[in-house]
Amino acid sequence: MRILVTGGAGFIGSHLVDKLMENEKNEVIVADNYFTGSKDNLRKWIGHPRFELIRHDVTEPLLVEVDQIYHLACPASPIFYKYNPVKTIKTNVIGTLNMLGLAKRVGARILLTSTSEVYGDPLVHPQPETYWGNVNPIGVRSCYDEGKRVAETLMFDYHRQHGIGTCCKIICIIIDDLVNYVSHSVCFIEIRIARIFNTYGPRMNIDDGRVVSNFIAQALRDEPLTVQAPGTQTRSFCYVSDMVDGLIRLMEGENTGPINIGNPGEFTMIELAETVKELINPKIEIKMVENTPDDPRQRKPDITNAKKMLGWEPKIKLRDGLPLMEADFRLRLGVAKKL
Ligand SMILES: O=c1ccn([C@@H]2O[C@H](COP(=O)(O)OP(=O)(O)O[C@H]3OC[C@@H](O)[C@H](O)[C@H]3O)[C@@H](O)[C@H]2O)c(=O)[nH]1
Repeated sequence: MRILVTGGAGFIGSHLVDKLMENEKNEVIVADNYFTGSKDNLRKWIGHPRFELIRHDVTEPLLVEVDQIYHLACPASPIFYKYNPVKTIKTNVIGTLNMLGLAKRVGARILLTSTSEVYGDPLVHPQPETYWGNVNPIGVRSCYDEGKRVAETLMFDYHRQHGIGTCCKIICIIIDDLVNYVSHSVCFIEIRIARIFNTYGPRMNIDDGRVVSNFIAQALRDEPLTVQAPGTQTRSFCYVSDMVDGLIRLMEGENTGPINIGNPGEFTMIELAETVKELINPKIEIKMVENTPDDPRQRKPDITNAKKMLGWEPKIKLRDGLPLMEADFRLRLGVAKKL
């Protein structure tokens, strides 16, 4: 199987590559523009005969012969995706169009990593995939959440337009046989959509800006933990190995999705700060700071479909995942564990 992973130098992408490379039948191509990803995350694969790394921005077309595309490319941390919002929306819209064009041309199955942000500031809790969301279309987060919503729309429009079931398939096969003009692959686009919730784990950028990495880095640097007001907003945190397992199950299974992949354990930001303080540095202070606009007040995945359709359930609890990330951050920051 030849597999393209866009955004494969990012922290989720590189863990996904590790898992895919475990299968000796897989050849993996990573395309990344290194805006938030890093070659370092993939250093153990560079030079491997079944691995290839390309510096490529998905807003430009790419032509490679592959069987599957994991389309992850897009900055995911609010500080990074808000840094250049026009580029973020281009990545989501033009980048997804380019990858769908590639999938169509070569007959590859394509998986989009969408986001829990499509639910916006949800009025339904927990969020099932059937919930259409409550999103501000003109806010500072819109480049990401509306961008991903358009990306989902594009996935389904390509799927419907180029793979509308048996009738279309039969016509395509007939045309194929009789005229030998329309290639078989042109007719079918197999899509998969994962809505991923806040994910954490080793290799996350130390200055990524997302809350788990911020708190761990602050705790290790003896700096106050910055809880953004009011601190009662909730999130559900998924450990990266669970996320990768869910993505691969979705790609290999029969369901298009969208399917929520996230850990349903729900925490307020104050609870998260208290847990980090207790586990990593009991001496530090917890400081309330100003928040940014449109911050969702609650978020928790309904994972009924992930359980039923993918047989997937997260295994790593937050209290077990945080120390694994702490160990990785200690190594990278050069902070020794106090005895
Ligand atoms: O230092 C900080 C950083 C963040 N926060 C708070 O922590 C919460 C989570 O914020 P994060 O920056 O980790 O990211 P969010 O959960 O808002 O968004 C994420 O969710 C889903 C993914 O698809 C994306 O990776 C990302 O957009 C927010 O309420 C934020 O206000 C803090 O309290 N302190």
